[in-house]
Amino acid sequence: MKESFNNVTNPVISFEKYSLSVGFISPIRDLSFSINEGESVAIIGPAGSGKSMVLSVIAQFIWEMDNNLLLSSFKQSGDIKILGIQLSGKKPSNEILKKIYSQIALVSEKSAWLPVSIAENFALSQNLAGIKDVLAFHELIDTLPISQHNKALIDSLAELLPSQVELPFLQQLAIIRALIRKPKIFLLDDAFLRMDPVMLKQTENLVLNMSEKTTLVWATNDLYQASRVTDWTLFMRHGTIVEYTQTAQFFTTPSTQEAENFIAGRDDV
Ligand SMILES: Nc1ncnc2c1ncn2[C@@H]1O[C@H](COP(=O)(O)OP(=O)(O)OP(=O)(O)O)[C@@H](O)[C@H]1O
Repeated sequence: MKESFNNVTNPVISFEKYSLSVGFISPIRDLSFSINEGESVAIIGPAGSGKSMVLSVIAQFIWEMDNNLLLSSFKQSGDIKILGIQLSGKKPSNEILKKIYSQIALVSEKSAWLPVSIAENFALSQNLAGIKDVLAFHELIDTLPISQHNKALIDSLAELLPSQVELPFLQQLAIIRALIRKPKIFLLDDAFLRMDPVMLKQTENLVLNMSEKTTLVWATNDLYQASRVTDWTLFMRHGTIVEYTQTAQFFTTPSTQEAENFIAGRDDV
């Protein structure tokens, strides 16, 4: 969990009766919630409950899914406000999308890389983020709050192509690459795939240590992770919110039977 719990009410993400439908499917239904600046929130729920879709809406990546047949004709209703920008059902201007993309980072279970070396990917990412003093890969890694041993390990991957790096390391690199951009909102969608418990904790700590003011949203079904790193837990089912409570309370005394069943691994969620 983050060191200081943020009591200031300053929502950077708010959904008000927001729904998204694609033909007869409604991945998100009548969703109302808000997340304050600097908070760390888990979104959990059964497969297909809409966790990834919510993150795509927050990041406004839904407009980048144009080539995806299923999402080519989606409809939205209700209101969303992201970092003070009010969004309607229509596609925002390129200028607004650029503004949002520059302040939000999303790492999913399959991170995106260009077919050039890891070091070059990092340099390109800094260029795209408009960072003036682009640092070389080993200089960047040297600034990270991790052990010398880990720095050396990560540094040794610099000249490899992403396709040559094992998945857990690639995911760790994707998370570091996003953190370096200092996003205002950092979305992690099952981003820790196949990491062993040691690497998982190291990478979680890195995220927490480097995101003092960043708002963190973790879509995860790793309930231990959710209880370790978040202040609030939003439990979804069928595209809607079942429960949104403080994480400690959610895992000890959930207020719904559905949440209780989900935590206990009973299939009548
Ligand atoms: N590109 C798409 N076009 C249309 N519908 C989609 C698309 N991607 C997902 N969906 C639908 O949206 C709903 C929510 O899916 P989503 O991937 O957000 O769930 P999830 O909770 O993240 O699941 P998981 O835990 O398996 O990652 C599902 O019914 C899914 O079929």
